[in-house]
Amino acid sequence: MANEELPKGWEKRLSRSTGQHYYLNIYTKESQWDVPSKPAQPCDNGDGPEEVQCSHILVKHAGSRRPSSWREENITRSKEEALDLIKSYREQITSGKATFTEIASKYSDCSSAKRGGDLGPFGRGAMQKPFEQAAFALKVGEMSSPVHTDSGIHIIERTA
Ligand SMILES: O=C(N[C@H](Cc1nc2ccccc2[nH]1)C(=O)O)c1cc2ccccc2s1
Repeated sequence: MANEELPKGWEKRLSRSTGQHYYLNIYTKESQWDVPSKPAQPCDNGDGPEEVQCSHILVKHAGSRRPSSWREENITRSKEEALDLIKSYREQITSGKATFTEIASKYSDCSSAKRGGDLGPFGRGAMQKPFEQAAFALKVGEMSSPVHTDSGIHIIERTA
């Protein structure tokens, strides 16, 4: 079976030691003797996903790295007030009073508010560590508890 006939993500290789053909998953670099019957999954090796996609709601406070946003030029609320706010937003979402996108669009202090809070897909190393850890621990569709970073306090929803 030539390479072009193989399911996506596999390559046919020749074993020098046995002279037999084997099949290499080009994503995980795992090999097998049997002819693959379905496309290779670019899946991780059990260490979780390579990338996630998330939306978030950010409430900044006076101690934020950049205490300014599209909503408020000079953010003076305390960290405690920011936490109360983010908890109230989370409650509005869990009770069905508002959607995540509505709250992010109206209240998030991140410029991603213009995209309903969507940050797009990202891998490890792209975001501040507390945010990354929380995001990669979520299942698709799950929403985090409040997450503190140097930017402020976030609620994260994993969308993919
Ligand atoms: O760092 C950003 N915005 C900062 C606030 C902020 N700090 C964050 C820390 C972790 C994840 C998202 C975060 N957003 C700002 O506006 O002061 C980003 C905005 C956007 C917009 C679209 C896609 C990615 C990003 S990351």
